[in-house]
Amino acid sequence: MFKGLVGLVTGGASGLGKATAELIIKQGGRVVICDLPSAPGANTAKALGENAAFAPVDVTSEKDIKNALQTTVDKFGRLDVAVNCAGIASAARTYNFKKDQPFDLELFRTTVEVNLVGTFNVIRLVAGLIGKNAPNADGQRGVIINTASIAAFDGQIGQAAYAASKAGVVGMTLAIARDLSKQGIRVVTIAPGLFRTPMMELLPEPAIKQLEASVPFPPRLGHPHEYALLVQSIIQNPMLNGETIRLDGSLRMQP
Ligand SMILES: NC(=O)c1ccc[n+]([C@@H]2O[C@H](COP(=O)([O-])OP(=O)(O)OC[C@H]3O[C@@H](n4cnc5c(N)ncnc54)[C@H](O)[C@@H]3O)[C@@H](O)[C@H]2O)c1
Ligand SMILES: C[C@]12CC(=O)[C@H]3[C@@H](CCC4=CC(=O)CC[C@@]43C)[C@@H]1CC[C@@H]2C(=O)CO
Repeated sequence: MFKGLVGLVTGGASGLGKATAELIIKQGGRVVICDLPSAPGANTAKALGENAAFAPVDVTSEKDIKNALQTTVDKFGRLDVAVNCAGIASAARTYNFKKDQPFDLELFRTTVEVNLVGTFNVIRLVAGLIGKNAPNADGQRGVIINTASIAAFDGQIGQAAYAASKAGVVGMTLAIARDLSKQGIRVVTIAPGLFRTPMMELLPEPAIKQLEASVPFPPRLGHPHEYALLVQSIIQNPMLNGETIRLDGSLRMQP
C-alpha cells in the first residue's frame, strides 16, 4: 500500500508516533523517526529495519529539522508524508489559590513552544522538500498530518497551556492547507481522545481506569495502532484536507 512512500514522524520513538512509524514500515514504506536525542529513537529505527532511520531533533529547532530533512534525502531521496506527533503534556491551574501562586509562565511557554511552535516549525520546513515531488495524476505532492487533542475543545481543569497549544494546532490547520494547496500538499490534524501511551501512563492506574470508564464506546483507552490507522486513511483519501478529525470514542471531557 505504501511502497515507495517516504514518511517522517516526529515523536516517532514513542506512543502514537512509534505506532505510525511501524504502520508505514508494515505497509511497505520507509520512515525517518525524529525524536529527542534522549529518546530511544535509534533503537526504534533499528528494530524496524533498513527502511527506517533515526534523526535526533528538537522540533523547535530549525537546524535540527533541516538536518533531519538532509538525512531523509541522503537515506531515501524524497519525502511524501510528514506526521507531527511530538508533544508534551502539562497541567496546572491558572491560579493556585491554596498556594497563592499563578500558573508558571515558563511552563505555559514551553508547552506552547513544543506543541504549537514546534509543530509549525516542522510544517514550514518539510513543505519545501515535499513540494519538490512530481505531482501525481491528482496534482498531489504529499500530505502533512498533525496531532492536536480533544483538549483543544474540551480542555479540562488544569489544561490551559495544553489546550491552548492544541487549539493552536487546530486553528492553523485550514490556513496552512490553503497556503500549501497550490503545491498539492494536503494538511490534516487528528485530535485524539485518550490513548494508552507512555504519556498517558504518567497518570496513576486508578486515574487511567476512571478515564477509560468515561469513554462512551468503546469504554477503553485507544490503542496507538488505532491512531496510526487514521493516519493511513488520511494518506489514502485525497479529499481529506484542512480539517481536524476527533478520534475519541465519542468522549467529551468533563471539567
Ligand atoms: N496519549 C494520549 O491520550 C493523547 C491524547 C491526545 C493527544 N495526544 C498527543 O499525541 C502526541 C503523541 O503523544 P503520545 O501519547 O504518543 O506521547 P509520548 O510521550 O508517548 O510520545 C511523545 C514523543 O514526543 C517526543 N517529544 C517531546 N518533545 C519533543 C521535542 N521538543 N522534540 C522532539 N520530540 C519531542 C517525546 O520524546 C516522545 O517520544 C502528543 O502531541 C500528545 O499531545 C496524546
Ligand atoms: C494530556 C492528557 C491530559 C492530561 O492533562 C494528563 C496527560 C497524562 C499526564 C498527566 C499527568 C498528570 O498528573 C496531570 C494530567 C496529565 C498532564 C494526558 C495524556 C493525554 C491527555 C489528553 O491529551 C486528553 O485529550
